[in-house]
Amino acid sequence: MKKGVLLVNLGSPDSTEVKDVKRYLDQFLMDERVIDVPYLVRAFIVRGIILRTRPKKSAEAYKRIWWEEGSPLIVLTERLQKKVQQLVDIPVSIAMRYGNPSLEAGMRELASQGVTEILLVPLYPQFAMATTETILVLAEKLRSTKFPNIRFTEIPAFYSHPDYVRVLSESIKEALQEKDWNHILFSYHGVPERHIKKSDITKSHCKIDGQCCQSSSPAHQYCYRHQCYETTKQVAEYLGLKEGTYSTSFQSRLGRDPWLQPYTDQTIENMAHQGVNKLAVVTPAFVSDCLETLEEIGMEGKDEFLENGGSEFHLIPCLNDRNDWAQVLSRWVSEWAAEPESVTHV
Ligand SMILES: C=CC1=C(C)c2cc3[nH]c(cc4nc(cc5[nH]c(cc1n2)c(C)c5CCC(=O)O)C(CCC(=O)O)=C4C)c(C)c3C=C
Ligand SMILES: [Fe+2]
Ligand SMILES: [Fe+2]
Repeated sequence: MKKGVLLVNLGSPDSTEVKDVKRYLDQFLMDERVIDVPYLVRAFIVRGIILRTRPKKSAEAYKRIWWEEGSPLIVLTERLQKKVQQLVDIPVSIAMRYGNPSLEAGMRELASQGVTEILLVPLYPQFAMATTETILVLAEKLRSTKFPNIRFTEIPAFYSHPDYVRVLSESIKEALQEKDWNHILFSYHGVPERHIKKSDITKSHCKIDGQCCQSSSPAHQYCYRHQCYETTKQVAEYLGLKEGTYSTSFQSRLGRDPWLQPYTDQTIENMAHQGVNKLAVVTPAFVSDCLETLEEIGMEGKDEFLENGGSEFHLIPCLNDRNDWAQVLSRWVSEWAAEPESVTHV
């Protein structure tokens, strides 16, 4: 049995052309774990409403952050793969849940090297139905239909893993070393509140009332909200941040349903009005910089803050291909590779 690793990220359009952005958004938003309504309703919302105007707007946003080598998210995932590959002695490939390289292509690349046991690493620190779960479901579908000889082990959400908390905290410390700041905002990608309730395995824990996530519950294994607050709490402890100098918010909402609150855009504006004049923002739901960090926070969020009276705005980079992050991933991989027999979780 030969082992290999698949690092899986969200994905980006193939280019900033409107037609490529449209194809990518169609695949992304037609996922039943992203817009979780019945197929015909979803097709009406996505193809009848969102895709009529959004691709053009999103393509403009992508143009503002695109690199010569391509999408930052993909380039950064490739760089991370190369570093991890140098540190472990089993094959490491990457795949994207949407767009290219596809999950199928990533599995095929490993299978072509004789790999029969794959460590799936969804590159999301916090579990969500719209991210981790959709990767695991598609991977299993591909396995059962196209790669029946392959077995999977999945890396669980690492939102509170001490190695992850350490590298994230050190990255924040480094980014703010020479900077003047008086508040750190931990801005996580949002999800509709409904998603949190759907992922509640106890069916009764989650109240979205701000309190349920503080108490202990088996529901938290799959509670995105709890896991986000826990990441903030542990990083704040590691860095010794004083109460009141940091907070948590949720960005990138889409549509009219209630999403997790407080919303980042409103929080940034309120902070500027309330006299936080030097704001640092960290985005721990993303391990690679992407549209949502570079454009939504680094450009739009910054403009909003400065226009409303703020004086300094610092976007803290994601972990990207930091050496300490590549080392942590390669340690997790090596520990798994050394196990005599792996357990199939998927
Ligand atoms: C219903 C819509 C969406 C849910 C739910 C959602 C959850 C979610 N997304 C990420 C990570 C990323 N999302 C990115 C872009 C993006 N997200 C949505 C919608 C939902 N996301 C859209 C429509 C887009 C596309 C861009 C746009 O048109 O605004 C990205 C960036 C990709 C890139 O190419 O750079 C990431 C990363 C998480 C972590 C998450 C739930 C926890
Ligand atoms: Fe998203
Ligand atoms: Fe909760």
